[in-house]
Amino acid sequence: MAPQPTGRTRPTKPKKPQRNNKRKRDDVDVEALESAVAELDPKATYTTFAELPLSEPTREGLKSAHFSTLTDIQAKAVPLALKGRDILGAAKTGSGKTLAFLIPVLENLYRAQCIGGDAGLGAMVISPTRELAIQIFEVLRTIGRKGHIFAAGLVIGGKSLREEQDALARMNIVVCTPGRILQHLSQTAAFNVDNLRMLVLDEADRILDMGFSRDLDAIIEYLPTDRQTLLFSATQTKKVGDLARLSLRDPEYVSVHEAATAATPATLQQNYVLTPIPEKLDTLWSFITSSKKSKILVFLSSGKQVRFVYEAFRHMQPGIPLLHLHGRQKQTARLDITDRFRRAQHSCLFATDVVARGIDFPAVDWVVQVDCPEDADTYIHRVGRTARYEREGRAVLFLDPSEEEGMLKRLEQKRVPIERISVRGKKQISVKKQVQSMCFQDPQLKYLGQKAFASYTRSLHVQKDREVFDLQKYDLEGFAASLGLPGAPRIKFLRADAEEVKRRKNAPRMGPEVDDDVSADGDDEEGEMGVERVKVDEKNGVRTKVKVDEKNGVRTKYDRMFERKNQDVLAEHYAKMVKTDGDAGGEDVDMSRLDGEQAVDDDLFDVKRRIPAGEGSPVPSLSDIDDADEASVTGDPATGTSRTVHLAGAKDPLIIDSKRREKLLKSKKKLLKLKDKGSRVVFDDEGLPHQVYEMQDDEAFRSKGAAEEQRRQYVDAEAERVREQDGRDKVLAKEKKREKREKRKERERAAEEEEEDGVEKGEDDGTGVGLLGGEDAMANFLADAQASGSDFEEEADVEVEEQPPKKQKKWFQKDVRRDSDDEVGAGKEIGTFDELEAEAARLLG
Ligand SMILES: Nc1ncnc2c1ncn2[C@@H]1O[C@H](COP(=O)(O)OP(=O)(O)OP(=O)(O)O)[C@@H](O)[C@H]1O
Repeated sequence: MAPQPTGRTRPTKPKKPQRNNKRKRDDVDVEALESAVAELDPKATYTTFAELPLSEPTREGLKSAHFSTLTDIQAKAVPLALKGRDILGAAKTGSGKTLAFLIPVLENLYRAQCIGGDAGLGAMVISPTRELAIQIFEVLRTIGRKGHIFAAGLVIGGKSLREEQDALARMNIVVCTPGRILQHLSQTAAFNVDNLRMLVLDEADRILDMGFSRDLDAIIEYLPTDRQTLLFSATQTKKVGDLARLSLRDPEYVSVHEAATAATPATLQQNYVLTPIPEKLDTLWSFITSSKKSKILVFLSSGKQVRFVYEAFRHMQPGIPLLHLHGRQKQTARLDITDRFRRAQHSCLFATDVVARGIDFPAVDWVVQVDCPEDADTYIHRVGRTARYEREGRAVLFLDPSEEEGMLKRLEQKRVPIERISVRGKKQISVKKQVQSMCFQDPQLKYLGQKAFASYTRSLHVQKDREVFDLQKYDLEGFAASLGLPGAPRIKFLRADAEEVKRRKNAPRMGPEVDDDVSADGDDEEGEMGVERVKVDEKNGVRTKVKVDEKNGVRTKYDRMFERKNQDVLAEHYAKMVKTDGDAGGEDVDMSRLDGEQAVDDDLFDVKRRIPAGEGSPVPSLSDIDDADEASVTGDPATGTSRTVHLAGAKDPLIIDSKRREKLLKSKKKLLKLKDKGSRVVFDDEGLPHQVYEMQDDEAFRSKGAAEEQRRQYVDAEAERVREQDGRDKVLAKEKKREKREKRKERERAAEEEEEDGVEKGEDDGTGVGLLGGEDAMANFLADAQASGSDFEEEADVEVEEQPPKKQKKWFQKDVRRDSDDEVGAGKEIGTFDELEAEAARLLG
């Protein structure tokens, strides 16, 4: 087939004959290739790329990237895909699935001469994450750089929509994420997918699952049904529903691990350590500090966990470069970090599942899963970041005792071989005290700790697999302490199970009866602990809400208010720390900065704090108060107790125990609210003041009606006034809430725009959209490819470089529990593969 005219003219004449020559050569190529592919036997065994009918540019590209031998999945899938078959490809992590679909993409489009702007989009490759899309695009550039002239692009967001729109109209191959491509399909008029020949889903099971299903279904609506579809994943399934959704035509299921004994690479050694969640950080720290000469990838369940652990460990300087990566970072930062980790020889990257799938970091020694993965598939993908393409690797999973049984069952079902080990006693270092002290001194860190606690707890709460994750069984209080927190932040869903909530709701209807049934911790604060009941005063029939507590009996709201003891801070151990610090250094600890931090934006928190005074504490001195002449202060700032300010004109003393109150005290306007409104007085003949009623004579009083009636009228009028004011307050509160919400949204919008701007201004590394081919674009592509080529080769060298096996640190020992019955192996520590092999050989006799 003749190449499609591109509609663009070259600026210089001499190049024209060359292009014509090339086209003629391509015509010949294409015909020969077509017949070779027609004759190809997809069931035959192929071992090298040379045996396959591939175009010259692809051959050259593969050669320049040092790919010569086919991996199993490539040997099985490429011939079928070249022949136009739909494929469901399943192969272990790191087994070369990317080339298994990219080679057919290049080849099938080449043979169809789907080149240039007029040909339209020929292939769409969808990846679940931006990082993976970028990686796929890089591989495409690598093998396509030697003579292919397709226009290929990356559409993953992070660039302005307009810029992507212009490029999309000319693309032949697009690598994209589902959300962004859908946006273009619905908004970019010039984006024509009518000629689409191939659709590829990498990590197909992920793209087909709940999170992406709606986007995917919408995308499919736009695409022609007459196309070839390739689905690949290490955890591929054959769900009939999915096949129907994608209109696969008689798909070939290509699995290279269905018959294998394990679903994970044979070169991967997998272990788990039982570590209750309060010990996790200790175990992780011990592990990292004893593996400083390694490349370690640590998985945590949320970005907040990642940030906290990174910040805490960074301060403690473990002696190995630390990096962190999560989805909330800016795209440029994410790219920079993945790139740094890629290049690092020794480094530890704390990450969320954003890099759990598909990412090909070279030479990772260890994958450590600090937080249990949500399912066995996630486990398989996470550990797959090591032991890639015939390399060795090790993976350690931290399991809370409550997770052990359930998770092991899940892993067994998926054929994941895993053995228990335990940390060697003398290697286990506790960092609890350091973390606590750091959190104490650094409010930012403490804040991160709170967020980490909440997000981790939430992640447990939302887990579907209750056999593995049972929230009730975790030591959350201990976990909070390990994060340096004074106590577990109160989290709404932890407060009570559904039953309790229901009971609480019904409680007022139960009348005056006092129920003993209260939750264990009657600590404080309405709502969360103890049960609210309505108490009816027998004399006047007034109903008051009271809280019932086992220890303290019936308490009113006001009782509770005055009983509160530093609920912000102080679990006992924290109080001790305050004391110790003070004693040692002779200085009070500055807690005042904590106040702002404590205004946790996460609605999960129910943390209301009181700040002990100290240097810079919120307890004001008289000089701090504008109205000093109208106020007197009692209480001792040095001891850190809250102080009381007696305002002239105010009925009740004002207890200063928070920054908010301190602020209030500095504002004259607000203070006015606290003062009594004043009352009208009348003066007698001698000029002495009296209340109005004192000056009324008996007769005048009686003329207004019976005393009781007057009292009732007065009470009614006041009640009405209060009701009206209450209504106004509610409206005001609603209004303020709305304003706050809008401001927050505004901020988020601004942040997003800023991010986009950053990329538009060229802060991006240039991978946002990259045109590879077409007429003029071809020159760009070649230049780009050459520029990136050197980098790639460096990386490729790293991949293939023969490295002397690193001596693995003996951070752990074989699990004593399992070995205790085994006389031969008892007590012997196995730290390296060599030792493991030697031990196995010895056992076998
Ligand atoms: N034929 C080959 N010869 C040599 N190396 C290869 C070959 N094919 C792939 N590789 C290398 O193997 C590594 C893993 O490949 P790839 O990322 O495609 O694996 P994958 O199966 O997609 O893994 P995952 O399931 O984790 O996504 C890469 O570094 C790649 O360069």
